[in-house]
Amino acid sequence: MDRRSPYADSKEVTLYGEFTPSNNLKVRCAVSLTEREFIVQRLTSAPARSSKVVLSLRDCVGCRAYRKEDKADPAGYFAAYFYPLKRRRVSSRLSRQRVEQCFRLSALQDPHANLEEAEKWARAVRERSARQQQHGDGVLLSRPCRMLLLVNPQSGKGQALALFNSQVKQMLNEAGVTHTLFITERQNHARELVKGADLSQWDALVIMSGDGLLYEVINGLLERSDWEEAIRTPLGILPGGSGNALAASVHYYSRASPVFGEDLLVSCGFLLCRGLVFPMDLVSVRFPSGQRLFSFLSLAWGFVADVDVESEKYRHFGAARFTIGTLVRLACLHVYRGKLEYLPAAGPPDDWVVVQEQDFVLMLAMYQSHLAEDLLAAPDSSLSDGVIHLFYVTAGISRAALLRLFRAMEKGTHLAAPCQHLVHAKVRALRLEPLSPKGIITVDGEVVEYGPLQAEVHPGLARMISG
Ligand SMILES: Nc1ncnc2c1ncn2[C@@H]1O[C@H](COP(=O)(O)OP(=O)(O)OP(=O)(O)O)[C@@H](O)[C@H]1O
Repeated sequence: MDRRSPYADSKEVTLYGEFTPSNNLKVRCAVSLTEREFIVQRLTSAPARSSKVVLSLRDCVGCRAYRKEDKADPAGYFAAYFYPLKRRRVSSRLSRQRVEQCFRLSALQDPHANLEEAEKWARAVRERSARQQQHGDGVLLSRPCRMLLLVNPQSGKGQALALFNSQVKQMLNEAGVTHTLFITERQNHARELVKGADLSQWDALVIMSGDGLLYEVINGLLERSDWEEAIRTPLGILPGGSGNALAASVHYYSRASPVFGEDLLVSCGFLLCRGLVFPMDLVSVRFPSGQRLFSFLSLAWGFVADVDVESEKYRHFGAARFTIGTLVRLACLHVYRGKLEYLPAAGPPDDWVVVQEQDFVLMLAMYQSHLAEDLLAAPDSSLSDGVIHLFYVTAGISRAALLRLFRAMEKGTHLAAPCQHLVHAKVRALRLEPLSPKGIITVDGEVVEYGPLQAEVHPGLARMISG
């Protein structure tokens, strides 16, 4: 490299050029690339700090080189796409917002040489950005990358497809991800598809819906004869439902501050484009009938399961459906008799703890952090820690105390507040025997057969694109 950036620390700069921004041909910019940053400095006589833009390559989803269709233009162009965390004017929350940097390279007479130079820049940005994304035991999806995107158009408020088109599609193109869109038409449509599909066509299966569609996909994969291989297909999640618990968990693991709604969608889209794949725990749930199913999120009996199912009718309120459902259920609080046993995560293999038969308000087993977008039920959970966070609340808790518990869960502080009726244990397996004749049990928010069951964690059985 013969020219050096006069603005960035020249020791760190690995590529330097002076180009015209494609949206303002009257200006020249010094563009410097370090291992971690993309730095743009307007070349003016004004003090150097005034017009400097520094973007982290960790926030970059892609970079491409191209020529304009107008063959009379000999220039090559490169465009880099960033989604840094920024504060919105109307909100103090940090959320990812799109920044595009596009430059025109026309130093040479030969259009091919200009394009080659632009390609050199695009490659350099992509390679450094990939190195910056890597962390922990995550494995980056190879590029170019092909994804199957399963969208449930009925999920949430019925806007999943419109949200995909407005918020995610462009980002995928910028990241060099090609996708096949599959719009589900009915229950079990996605399950049947993944059960019979040639999975080698895709590098990842992505679900844009609530958690129910992912539950179908995971169980479909595990019903295949080649399930051991099939369940290793990287999965991705984009929030399109009203609960979006796994999407909120994946965002939480990226250590970003909480976001909701479309900001959560953009964050999950960004993580999807980044394409870092991690192992994810699954839990098998067995019933006396012989039925076995797999769960990635939660197992609930009592209050939480009742709210989940009964709040279906408030679906048009979006995420607020759970708040409304909680208040309605609190007004007529039920208790359920049952027996519970569990195997502590840290104990010897057969040392089951037996909880005395009694009346419960709820039993909730969580294996990811969030129960809904705004309910941080297991703050120290991670994608594959091999731990089931078992919570139960015994009868006798007042309505006010139960409400306080769920309010504290919004911030994940419910375990810090003393409550004699709440028990939390980290376990590997559990047995539940409901003794009340009627009740609801849900797995990942879906209703399953009511009766005794046994659940057991399978550490890192699936793989998930995560933060
Ligand atoms: N086109 C469709 N019409 C009706 N139901 C569908 C369709 N596609 C999928 N389903 C089913 O809808 C159910 C609910 O899906 P999902 O949980 O993903 O969305 P949601 O209920 O809106 O989200 P949340 O659980 O966050 O409220 C799943 O069992 C799924 O099989």
